[in-house]
Amino acid sequence: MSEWYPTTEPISLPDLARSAGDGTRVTVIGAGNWGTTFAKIVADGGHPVTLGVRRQEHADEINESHRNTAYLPGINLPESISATASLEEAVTGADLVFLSVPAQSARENIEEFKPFLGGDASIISLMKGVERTTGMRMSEVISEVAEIPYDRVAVASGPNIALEIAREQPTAIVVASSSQELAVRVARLARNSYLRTFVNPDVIGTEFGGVLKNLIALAIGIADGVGFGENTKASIMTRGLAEITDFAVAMGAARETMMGLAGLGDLIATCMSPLSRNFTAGRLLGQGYSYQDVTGRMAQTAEGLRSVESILVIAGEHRVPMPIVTQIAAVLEGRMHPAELAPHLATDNESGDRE
Ligand SMILES: NC(=O)c1ccc[n+]([C@@H]2O[C@H](COP(=O)([O-])OP(=O)(O)OC[C@H]3O[C@@H](n4cnc5c(N)ncnc54)[C@H](O)[C@@H]3O)[C@@H](O)[C@H]2O)c1
Ligand SMILES: O=P(O)(O)OC[C@H](O)CO
Repeated sequence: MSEWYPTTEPISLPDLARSAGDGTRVTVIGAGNWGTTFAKIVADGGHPVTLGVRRQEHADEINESHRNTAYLPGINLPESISATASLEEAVTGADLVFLSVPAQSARENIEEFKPFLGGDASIISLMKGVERTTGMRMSEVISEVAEIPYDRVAVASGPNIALEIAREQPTAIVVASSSQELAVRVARLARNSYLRTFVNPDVIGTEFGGVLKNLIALAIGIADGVGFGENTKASIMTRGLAEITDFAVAMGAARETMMGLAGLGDLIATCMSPLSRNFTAGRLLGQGYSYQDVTGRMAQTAEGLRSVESILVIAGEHRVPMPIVTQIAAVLEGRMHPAELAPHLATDNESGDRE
């Protein structure tokens, strides 16, 4: 690492050939799609991982069969992942605690494990939502609830469809923190033969990139469910990128971050993958299911559904126009027919048709 605070793409870490084999104790809380996959990433990089799960039978399956069939069917997990249903056991003595639960339950989860958190431990958010009641980013929730300084918090984001990574298909991820030391430390752990890790000091952009692309993926899913083709989807993605970039920049993000892996990269992956839960939720809406039907049918977390309202409130406070997200809200609330969404997207600019 020769540089920090890049002005364009996040810096890659080609020089991180050496292992972080320094005895760092790693815990991942949340054994859903992403938490389990992330534990596999770290374990495949050569570091034992403790995985905090909610149910004992789930821990038993991971420890005995090295499988998590509910979330990662067909995937064999490394034996160096050990699961526990005890938060005390998972968090006591951990140096790095990765948190991968639904954003709306982050606060209660942190409150539960806070008593066991060591004085020097850092927490890394793997989540891509904002807290609905406060509009706070997950890094802010972590710092506030765990009562740790912001430089002991990091976030990781990027084009990271869990099942693809669990199948060891190559991809990249961005780690951001206000502490360069922490970002690099995390990057050294979260890397292996199929995951290339980049670092970026722009926590706001890295975090909002992950939150906001979910909303555009909902819109793409709606368009797909309605039966619109690739021109429509390309228009939504392109205008969507402009819209979420304006929002993120107004919130203090670097524009370059939104053009990198945590912005454009994740937008493409989520909008194009049938494995995306946000895309899937949008498609169900486009097919005519109501918000209640969709949330009832989704067995896994589609963060975008719970972020729309908060993002629009924040956008209103900062006077950032968000025509696509506004229309998604209208569809979610049953005020707009899904088929009406795309034509509105093409003519959303109040100052005329200028792009
Ligand atoms: N799945 C992906 O491809 C992916 C990739 C990158 C980031 N993420 C983000 O990671 C976070 C977790 O997503 P996921 O895909 O692992 O979700 P998931 O629905 O697959 O799993 C959620 C996990 O959280 C646990 N959990 C703990 N407390 C909970 C509570 N109070 N209510 C409900 N579940 C609770 C569940 O038991 C489950 O193990 C989300 O913010 C998501 O946006 C997901
Ligand atoms: O399945 P989704 O829609 O939550 O997306 C998963 C990841 O965020 C893609 O990077």
